[in-house]
Amino acid sequence: MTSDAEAAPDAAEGREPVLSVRDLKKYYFEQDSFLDSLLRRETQSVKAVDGISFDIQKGETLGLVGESGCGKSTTGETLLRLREATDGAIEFEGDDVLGMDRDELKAFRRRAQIVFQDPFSSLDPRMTIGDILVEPLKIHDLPAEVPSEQSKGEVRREKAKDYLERVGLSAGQIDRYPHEFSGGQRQRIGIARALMLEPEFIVLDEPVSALDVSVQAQVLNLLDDLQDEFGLTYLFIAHDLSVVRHICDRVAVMYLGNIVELGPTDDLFDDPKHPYTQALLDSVPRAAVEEQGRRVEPLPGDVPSPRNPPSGCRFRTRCPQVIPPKDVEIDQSTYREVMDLRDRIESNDLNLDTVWERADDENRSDKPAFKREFRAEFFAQGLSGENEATVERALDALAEDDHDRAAEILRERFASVCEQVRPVLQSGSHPAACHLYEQPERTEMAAEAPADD
Ligand SMILES: Nc1ncnc2c1ncn2[C@@H]1O[C@H](COP(=O)(O)OP(=O)(O)OP(=O)(O)O)[C@@H](O)[C@H]1O
Repeated sequence: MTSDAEAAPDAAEGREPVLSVRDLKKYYFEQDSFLDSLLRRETQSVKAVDGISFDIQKGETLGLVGESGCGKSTTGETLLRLREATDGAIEFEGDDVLGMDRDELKAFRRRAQIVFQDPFSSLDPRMTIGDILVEPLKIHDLPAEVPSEQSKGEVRREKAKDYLERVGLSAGQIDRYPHEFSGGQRQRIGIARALMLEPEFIVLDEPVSALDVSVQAQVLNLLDDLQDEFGLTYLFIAHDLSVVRHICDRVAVMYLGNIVELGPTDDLFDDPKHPYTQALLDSVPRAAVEEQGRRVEPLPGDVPSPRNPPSGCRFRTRCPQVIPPKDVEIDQSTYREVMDLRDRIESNDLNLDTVWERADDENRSDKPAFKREFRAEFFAQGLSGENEATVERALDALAEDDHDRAAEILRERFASVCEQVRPVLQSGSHPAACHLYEQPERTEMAAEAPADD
């Protein structure tokens, strides 16, 4: 199966990557039930992350954005080995993260931390803020040495007070409990906890999504300041593009387990290449007066299931720019209707009973009536010539209840490169994994193979 580029897209020049990710996969395998084995059903996996590659440079903030369920949190957690990867490679400052043993992993966890989205559930309500901040130091038995006049406990508590102040709270709040703080303050505590081990790299998993808009900006500014102060590198996960614009140097856009576009933040906002990025940007409210009346077009359809993702480009089932074969002239909305029909035939999601009912023909012999009703249901005006003749033949097959032949007839004429070949991210500073842009030759050769789990 093809996957995102083996060589990751170029990051900022002249800087060493802190983190390198190559062809990373994380599949969740669901428990086989007794019924599954009785019926000899194959175990189905959820392909939450399915072959992603990128680098993060020292001191950089890389944004990772996409709709809910596209695999952002799984990526962040797999990078830190809070979840075990299914395949791929992760290097942190040259060390092989996936090959680390227990001790190496413990040392790695000092250097790479995570801040979670929900400041309400990520802090233990029974612990004081001081205990919460000191806990990571206890786990790692830090500091290794203390001045003779002080105990380890005192040194840890001093550090906790110091870090409370660094995140904009006061040292005097150290003996309070989480419920005594607002959402924004709790997130500051979560950030202080992540900083206590003096990490180099932090995964920020939707760190401001649960906060009021007015508080979001303050926490984002804090994260920016702390990055400068401590020389931190961030992976900033968000579903909201407007949040990443101001904090990220580069942005990776994720859809259904793949990275579909990656580029410097301004380039990506000013010149989005992938139709999915364009659609995401269209759904962001704009401040500019001339844009306020703009019609926001929501993306059609739901995100397909990661258990059975579409072949080829995963966005093709919702894409407004699917590419027809070279010799087929068809407008995009009609092409979408034809493709949707075939998808429904192939996924056994077509109930012909209702069409025959509408045709008012219990004997199922009045084909012209069936086809008339079918067209009224599925197609606006727009078919002509050979396209029309092909659909007519496919409907004839459907009227005979021959779904396979109907799908085959449609596939022969209308199959798109978007469903046959999975596009990959090329190298370069702003690549998009989309057939609208040049794809490497080897990709064209590597037609989508059946799922290999
Ligand atoms: N433990 C799990 N077992 C099975 N499937 C899971 C598990 N955790 C996540 N998934 C599935 O993996 C896919 C990716 O989930 P993930 O939480 O990484 O996405 P996300 O982009 O972070 O979404 P959100 O913004 O909603 O958190 C989803 O389809 C989700 O249902």
